[in-house]
Amino acid sequence: MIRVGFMGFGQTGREAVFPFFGSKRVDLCWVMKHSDELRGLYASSFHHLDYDKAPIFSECDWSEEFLIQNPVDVVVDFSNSSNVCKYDLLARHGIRIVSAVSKYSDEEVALLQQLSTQTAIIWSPNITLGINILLMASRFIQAATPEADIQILESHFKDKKEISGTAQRIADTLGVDHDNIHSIRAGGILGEHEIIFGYPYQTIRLSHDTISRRAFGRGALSCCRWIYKKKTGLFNMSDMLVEDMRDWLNGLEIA
Ligand SMILES: NC(=O)C1=CN([C@@H]2O[C@H](COP(=O)(O)OP(=O)(O)OC[C@H]3O[C@@H](n4cnc5c(N)ncnc54)[C@H](O)[C@@H]3O)[C@@H](O)[C@H]2O)C=CC1
Ligand SMILES: O=C(O)C1=N[C@H](C(=O)O)C[C@H](O)C1
Repeated sequence: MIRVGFMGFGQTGREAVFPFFGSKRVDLCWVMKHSDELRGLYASSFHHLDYDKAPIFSECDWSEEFLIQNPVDVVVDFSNSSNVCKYDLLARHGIRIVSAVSKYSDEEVALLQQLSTQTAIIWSPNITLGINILLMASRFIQAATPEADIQILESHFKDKKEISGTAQRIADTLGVDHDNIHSIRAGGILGEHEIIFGYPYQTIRLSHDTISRRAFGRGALSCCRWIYKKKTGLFNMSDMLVEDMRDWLNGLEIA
């Protein structure tokens, strides 16, 4: 079993833990929350499961001693970028890191790079499998039709302040100016992204909708299984998908 610790138990973390409870290969050992309001409860109790699993700790419990008493192989992070200050301790213990934090500053990315010489880190501003497959498909369309006008549309819940990290990653991957990102903030939209490829007489649209925050947990679970096998390095989900696809292609029987 791969032992996993989980940081960040806000609106996303609470839902993202759910797929971990059904896993046969991954054991969710604990959840770390910023405040101590839920300390002593179990993450499983938020999903009406009939067992107690993944005790909730608070940041005041965090220390090297805590990691020794509650050992894990991988830590998943759904908190915020400031939490990167904890990664040094994780790296020193060889604990792999799955970061779902949407946006890091340049300095924080440099820190991730530096720590990735000691442990393996996978960082994805959108950890759904769907959006990462969409990203690969968009590269194919761009390579086939480099003349396309590309616009990126992202819609999220009213309170999301920053521009979608996913949209920025799409723009950077396709070499598109960030001015071509258009943001909508309305009600409780969980996360919708669309890439529009415009041509003189036609349009291609690639879109992805998150219909449950559990989709983020499903992707994070796949990342845990993959990053556990790596020793060092900073990866993204394309690295994971390309490697998986290569294995799949190698396994195909050629008639
Ligand atoms: N990569 C992805 O696919 C996704 C990424 N996100 C990102 O995940 C993060 C969390 O999003 P939400 O849950 O919507 O926000 P939120 O504000 O509801 O939750 C964040 C939680 O992290 C906690 N937190 C803050 N600092 C912490 C620390 N040092 N240690 C432990 N917990 C800490 C906060 O108290 C809060 O409960 C954001 O960066 C968001 O952009 C959200 C959805 C998907
Ligand atoms: O804050 C969120 O919720 C989300 N953030 C990510 C982003 O900024 O791209 C990913 C997802 O769409 C949800």
